Amino acid sequence: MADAIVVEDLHKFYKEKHAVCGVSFRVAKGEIFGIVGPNGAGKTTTLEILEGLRRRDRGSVKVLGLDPQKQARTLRERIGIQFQSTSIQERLKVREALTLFSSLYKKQGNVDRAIESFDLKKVENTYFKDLSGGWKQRLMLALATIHDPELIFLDEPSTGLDPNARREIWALIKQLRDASKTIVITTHYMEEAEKLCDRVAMFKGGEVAALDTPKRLIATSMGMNYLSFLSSTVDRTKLRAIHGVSRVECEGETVKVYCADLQAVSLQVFQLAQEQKWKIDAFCFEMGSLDDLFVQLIGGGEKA
Ligand SMILES: Nc1ncnc2c1ncn2[C@@H]1O[C@H](COP(=O)(O)OP(=O)(O)OP(=O)(O)O)[C@@H](O)[C@H]1O
Repeated sequence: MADAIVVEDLHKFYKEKHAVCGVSFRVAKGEIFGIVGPNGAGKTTTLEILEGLRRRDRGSVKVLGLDPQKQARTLRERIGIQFQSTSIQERLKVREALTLFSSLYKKQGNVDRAIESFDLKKVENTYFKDLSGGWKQRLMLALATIHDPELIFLDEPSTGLDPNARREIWALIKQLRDASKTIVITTHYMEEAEKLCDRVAMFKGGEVAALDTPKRLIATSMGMNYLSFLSSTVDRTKLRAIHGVSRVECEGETVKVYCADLQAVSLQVFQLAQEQKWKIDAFCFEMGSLDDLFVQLIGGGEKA
């Protein structure tokens, strides 16, 4: 599949501050690509450079085959940017906001289609200020996509929403992906990245610390997966000595053996149990979550 975005060795300085330090990644057409990371990791700066809103200092960036720095106007017609809800006038009605935004593009948007796709009919004559958080975010998505863009940038689309409204927004984002749109999304919610994104880049201190599908990130990260079983007879020191085991936790009868290679380590645990005559029950494999990986990778937060 062709790439919608190609970023190579991107750098950005704010005076002395090296905010983006040699970032490279590609986003395939039609995927939902997540960017996560702690505050100050360089996510917004990178996004703004891709959107043509900020100049880069070094590196190359192609978005839909265009250079956002030199071809920002052409690019603007083909990308959708979700702005913060604070940028909408309070006394604008939903339909009015859609009509206003659709007039900003050469290719005029279809307001009726947007109202239908985002299920906004029952609030079309409601003032923006009277909408709940979920409806506001729904409208912000509709506004970002009113001109039927190929690529959509969403900055924390579900922040502050309750779990139900968040799931509704996820469904709408998936609907956009199913309509062959490419979506780049920043989020602080690991569950969102895990459930929604095809691939995730974890930013740390202006660099990409990890990039892969959520499943592979979890599966290949060292020491996050574990074997769990019940036993009152195991010797923790002997378990810890098994090659490939990074940590052993015992709480009551529950034993957790952390390791990267679940298959190899479980074989050794069974052999040891046989030799030592340990009784073990309820044996199972447990995978870590993206949340665990985030804490493990990001740990220290912003680079000084
Ligand atoms: N206009 C600016 N002038 C000076 N420094 C800036 C500017 N914008 C961002 N920075 C600094 O650059 C670094 C990266 O900021 P950026 O906003 O890109 O991070 P972020 O990952 O988006 O953070 P957050 O999750 O808080 O939005 C931070 O140290 C920030 O303080």
